[in-house]
Amino acid sequence: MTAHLITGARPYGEDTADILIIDGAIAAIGPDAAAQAPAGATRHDATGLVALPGLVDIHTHLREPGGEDAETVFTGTRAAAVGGYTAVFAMANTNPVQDNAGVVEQVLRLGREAGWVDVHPVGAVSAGLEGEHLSEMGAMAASEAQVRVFSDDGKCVADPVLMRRALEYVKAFDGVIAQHSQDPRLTEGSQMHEGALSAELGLRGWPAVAEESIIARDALLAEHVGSRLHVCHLSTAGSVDIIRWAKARGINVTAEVTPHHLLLTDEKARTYSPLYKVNPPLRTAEDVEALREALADGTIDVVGTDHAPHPVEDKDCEWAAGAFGMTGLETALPIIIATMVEPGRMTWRDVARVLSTAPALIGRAENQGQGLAAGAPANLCLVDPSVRRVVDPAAQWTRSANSPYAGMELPGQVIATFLHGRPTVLDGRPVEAA
Ligand SMILES: NC(=O)N[C@@H](CC(=O)O)C(=O)O
Ligand SMILES: [Zn+2]
Ligand SMILES: [Zn+2]
Repeated sequence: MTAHLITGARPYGEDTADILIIDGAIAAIGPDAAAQAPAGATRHDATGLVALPGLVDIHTHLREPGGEDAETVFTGTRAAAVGGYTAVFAMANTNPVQDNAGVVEQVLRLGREAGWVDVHPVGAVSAGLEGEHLSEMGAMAASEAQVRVFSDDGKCVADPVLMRRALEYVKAFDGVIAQHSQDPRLTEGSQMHEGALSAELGLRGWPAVAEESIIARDALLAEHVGSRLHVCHLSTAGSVDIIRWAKARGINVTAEVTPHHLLLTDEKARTYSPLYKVNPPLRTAEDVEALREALADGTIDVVGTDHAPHPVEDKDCEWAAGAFGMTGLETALPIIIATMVEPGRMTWRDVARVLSTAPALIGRAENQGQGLAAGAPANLCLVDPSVRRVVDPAAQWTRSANSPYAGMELPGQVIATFLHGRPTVLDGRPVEAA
């Protein structure tokens, strides 16, 4: 038997309680938990720390196989654990693509060997992400990886017939299509948000309508076939309006926002540094405000990091030549604290909902996102909300350095993470397996 007793923590930021973990499950939580602890229990003093259920990222790029210069399953999931995560959904745009049972089982196995978080491989919608024919969805769903989330992320499933077929197909196994909503014709050569600033900077624009038109189309397709749609990385006020309309109409749609779209604006493009180049692009202050409001009122269901590591040479160049994407696993919770908790727009319970419960439910990760209660799997993290730290990409655990927050002071530090009862992070540092 393995037992851990966490003392003096504040579950969901509320009243102080002790948490007793025995063999991978929460055995007791509350004022009486300590009294039930077996003699050999390892003790952790969590006075002043907020306890949250283990975070679940519905949108991570781990890059392996094929992109190991940027990240591996090991380094990416270690960064996730340091960020407070106990599960990640690993996007399919690897090389080879995660479009068949063999590749998703390989990623699953690498995740288990690494042991930092539960890895749920996402399956591609189309073979080779080419947007022409459906991937081996059924085989991936039936494989050991039990794939439930399918996405061509990085690319949009632009063909409405293919999108319709995909939505129909996943109904058989309760799957969901996670769409990267970007009309390819409206965004050919696009570099940044289309607006006054793109004209001033001479960078080709990525118009809001290229995102909004696809979201509207897909919501109607999901309604038509009675299937489940998840919209990745919402970035505009107009997208929020469409999601609000679709939900009011009873369409089975969920929406995601990234930490960077909640914090940064297109003004960062003035630097011409590709560190701020991302897909979809950083938008205006009005869009940021609409996204924060929608996350607070539940129109947006989840925060997904869209952690997108890139090797140095793909970012150390001029804007137009730079890759789209930014790292995010180790800064997601601090940004949610800064943008939503500290201004009083969300409680810690809301944080647990958007970063743990809701993403686990969307991805059908059955032993995650169950919250802090006796009997639940012991997936949790302990956060010190009083710490403020300056982001140093060189000190992060991801293999890549393309963080847009370098030098920025952010609140909150994850002190410890427990995965199925085993500490993966203690004193803010990953616990290497013996
Ligand atoms: N977000 C990005 O800018 N890049 C992602 C792809 C994606 O999420 O669309 C990547 O894989 O690098
Ligand atoms: Zn995307
Ligand atoms: Zn992505």
